[in-house]
Amino acid sequence: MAMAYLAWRLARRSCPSSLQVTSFPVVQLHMNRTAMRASQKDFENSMNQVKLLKKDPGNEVKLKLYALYKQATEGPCNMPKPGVFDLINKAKWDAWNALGSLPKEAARQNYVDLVSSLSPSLESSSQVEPGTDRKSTGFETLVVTSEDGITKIMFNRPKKKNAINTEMYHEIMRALKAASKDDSIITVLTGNGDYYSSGNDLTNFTDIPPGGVEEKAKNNAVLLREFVGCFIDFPKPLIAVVNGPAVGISVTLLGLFDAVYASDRATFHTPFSHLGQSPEGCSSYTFPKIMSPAKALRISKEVIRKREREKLHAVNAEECNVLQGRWLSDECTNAVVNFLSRKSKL
Ligand SMILES: CCCCC/C=C/CC(=O)SCCNC(=O)CCNC(=O)[C@H](O)C(C)(C)COP(=O)(O)OP(=O)(O)OC[C@H]1O[C@@H](n2cnc3c(N)ncnc32)[C@H](O)[C@@H]1OP(=O)(O)O
Repeated sequence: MAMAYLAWRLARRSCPSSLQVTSFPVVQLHMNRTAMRASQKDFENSMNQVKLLKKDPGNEVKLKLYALYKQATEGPCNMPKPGVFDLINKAKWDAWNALGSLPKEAARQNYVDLVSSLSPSLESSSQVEPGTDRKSTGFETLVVTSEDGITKIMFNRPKKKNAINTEMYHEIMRALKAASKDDSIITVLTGNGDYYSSGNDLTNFTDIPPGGVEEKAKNNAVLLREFVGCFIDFPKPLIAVVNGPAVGISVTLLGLFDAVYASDRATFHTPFSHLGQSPEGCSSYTFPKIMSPAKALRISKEVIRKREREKLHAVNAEECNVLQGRWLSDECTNAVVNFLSRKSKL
């Protein structure tokens, strides 16, 4: 959440065009936590995490943790130096004293970084169980939390690279609708695990209803149109924190966001032709147009979006019509079958 908050603060200050690295306003965000300030809450969470460590991290690390904790809470070493035979206290004193005049905030950050490096699984589990965050339940494919005026919608199918299946399309729409009415100021979308999202779950094409593939294509087009419509109409500033690779619809949608922050692990891939498909998510309109400035307070967003809304809905409808045909094409069918039978990847 600290990352999302930083993203929002950066977006509010300014969004220099020199930082925009693709056609939509992406800001390269290095996720190395040393670049950020750990809050008191992050620090407290890390202290709790230390207690949960399953493996003894060893004396060297324990001394480092001790020293950083003392520095973060009391400042530079203020204890008299223990005698040489008081081995344990002498080792502790040495470790603390070695931090010199390191500021408390830096010590706090280093403590948090050290704890998260001890067990990567702690980091991800703390994302999914954010402690005191207000957490919405009732989602199978998302983790939705609200804290400090920010609602965070996190894609949560990490084993499937956060591919968006039918259930997830519906849950994202539901989460967006709730976020538009809750007391948060901004909404952040991000992914759990190594991927932001691998895009449409290609198994969405396999569950054929009694009406056959035509009915399936039509149903998908209706769902897609409604889904993209929710992004067009979303009233509050919408921020993407792209934590890893993004594919297909998870990329094309970004043109409807107000700011996109990319970690150094993020990549963007739109395999339209590889899959025998055509653009969606209004990208045929937003990508060439290049998004206007990323600063988007709610009121100015309304003014900007008012002029665009009708056009965007028309683009969305047209894209869905064309796609409905593409999904029945040999190219698309073969691409999906190839992926599902593991003959091809991106
Ligand atoms: C309502 C319908 C609307 C449709 C709107 C249209 C949208 C357009 C698009 O979004 S097009 C983009 C579609 N996505 C892709 O083509 C990506 C396909 N996936 C891959 O190429 C690879 O999985 C990868 C490059 C993303 C990751 O490769 P890696 O080798 O690192 O990992 P695995 O392939 O082993 O993946 C792990 C498991 O996740 C499953 N998976 C990943 N992505 C998808 C996906 N998009 N659809 C379905 N399943 C996906 C993968 O099958 C593995 O599952 P398994 O462990 O059970 O084998």
